[in-house]
Amino acid sequence: MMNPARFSRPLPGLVAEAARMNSFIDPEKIDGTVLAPIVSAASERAQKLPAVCALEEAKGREERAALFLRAGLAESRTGCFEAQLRSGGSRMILEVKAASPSKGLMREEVDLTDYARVYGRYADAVSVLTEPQFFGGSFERLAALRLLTEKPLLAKDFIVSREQILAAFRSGADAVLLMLSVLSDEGYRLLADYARALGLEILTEASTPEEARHAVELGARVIGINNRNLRTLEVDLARAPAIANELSGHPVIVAESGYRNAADILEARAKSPAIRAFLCGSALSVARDLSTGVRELLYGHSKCCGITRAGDAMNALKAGAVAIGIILAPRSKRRVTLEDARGLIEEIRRGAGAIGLSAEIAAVIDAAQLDEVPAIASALKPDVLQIHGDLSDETLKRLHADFPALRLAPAVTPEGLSADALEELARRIQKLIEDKTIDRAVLDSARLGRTGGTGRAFDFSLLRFFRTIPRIVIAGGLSQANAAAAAHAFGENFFGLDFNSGVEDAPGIKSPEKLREAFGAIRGISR
Ligand SMILES: O=P(O)(O)OC[C@@H](O)[C@@H](O)c1c[nH]c2ccccc12
Repeated sequence: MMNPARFSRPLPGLVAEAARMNSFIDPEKIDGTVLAPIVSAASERAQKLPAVCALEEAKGREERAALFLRAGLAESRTGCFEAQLRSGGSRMILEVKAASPSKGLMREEVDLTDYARVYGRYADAVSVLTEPQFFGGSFERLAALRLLTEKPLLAKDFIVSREQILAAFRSGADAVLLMLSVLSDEGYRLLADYARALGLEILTEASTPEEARHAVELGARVIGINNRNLRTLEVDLARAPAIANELSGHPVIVAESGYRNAADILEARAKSPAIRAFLCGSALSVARDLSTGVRELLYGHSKCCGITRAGDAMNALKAGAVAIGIILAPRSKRRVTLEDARGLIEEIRRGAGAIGLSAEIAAVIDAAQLDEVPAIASALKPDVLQIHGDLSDETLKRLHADFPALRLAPAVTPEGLSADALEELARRIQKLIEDKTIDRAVLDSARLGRTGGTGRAFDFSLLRFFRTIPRIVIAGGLSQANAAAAAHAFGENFFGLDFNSGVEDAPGIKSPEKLREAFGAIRGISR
């Protein structure tokens, strides 16, 4: 793997050499940038690929046809990449990326079955790095993934030759990346023509405002705007929205690089509604559990509470929840007894494992039940203990000391409090999170069991008191109708939403459609 330090030194003769070998490159664009060694290596590799000629193209078509046949897919799918990204809300191109020049090796082992299962459920399209030297990718990996997913596949490489496009084609790609930061105008046109002739779609990447405008002039239909400065490798998340807002026409705009969580994505969409899709790689490459990483990236650390049936929990996880809440508080309409909760949690854990989705289990209790915590902890072994009602800091500290394995999530009701009391409450929570006494806090619009289930929504103006605190879960009357507003109200500190009555047909009975719609709403997807 390449040492990033090598990029800072000029590499004498390298760019000139690359340009001599390859007429599609604009040497002036890449000179002195991190792209120089990468592009030069790509040119060299391209020379070793089968040369583009009638015979190789015929072989390529046969190989591609065989792949699609084995995958059980129709081959004529030109347009699927763009169509997916154009379909409204924040669309996600999720990437398979083992390494990068800025982060080094991120994933020792790339388990394609896991990627196919998770991306197959949540991605709108999948990007596969095929660059081997700096990004640890390969065309073989692309072809292997083709057999496992029907999602539109983007071959992500530093394409400087027709040979690479043919290789992407025979590996089953639907689209290829062409970078305006690398290619000359003439080079771009010739390569784009060749890709189109093979029925491949194109993601045209720009990393400066000039390149982005130029992409529009060149007639690019899908334009990626890179947040990464290719000279310094630095990421600035304000870059893509700013450039997107300047563009005319109706290309699909994909914001690329540096997105760490759902809040980053909400912020970008708020800055520029012109962005239709996001390309995310590294955040997922470093995620401990891919399925959790993806759900958190798309929907935040969100929970479905008041679960009484394992099947409902499965639907919630599929829709995008990472956490499942089981209510033990006696006053709740969705109360489950300790005995039933034990069986329910077992069933949920087993079912979630079977579909490859992990579930964080929260036991939800009332402050009056504190003496039951030892029994609950040993019978259910929940990951999180959510406690409604008034608790002193001392009580929370003692609980934390007594049950270090339980992540504590006190739920507080801000409604009816004075501004002073709200400020005080926010300060307390901030402090408790900072010193790790609690893992997060739940802001609930309704006292548990009393107004729960009425669908009464949160007074979002109250959220402003808590906006600067990380790890706040918003709860109370959330549904498809107000999920987006709740998430946006929290802005850059958005952590997660908690759905309960708003996704139900009856108390304790969740609706699969309402779950899907509510989670979709977080991404601005209405369907
Ligand atoms: O890993 P990140 O920061 O989420 O970024 C993904 C993607 O944007 C990045 O891999 C990328 C954008 N343009 C490229 C061109 C070549 C190789 C890689 C890239």
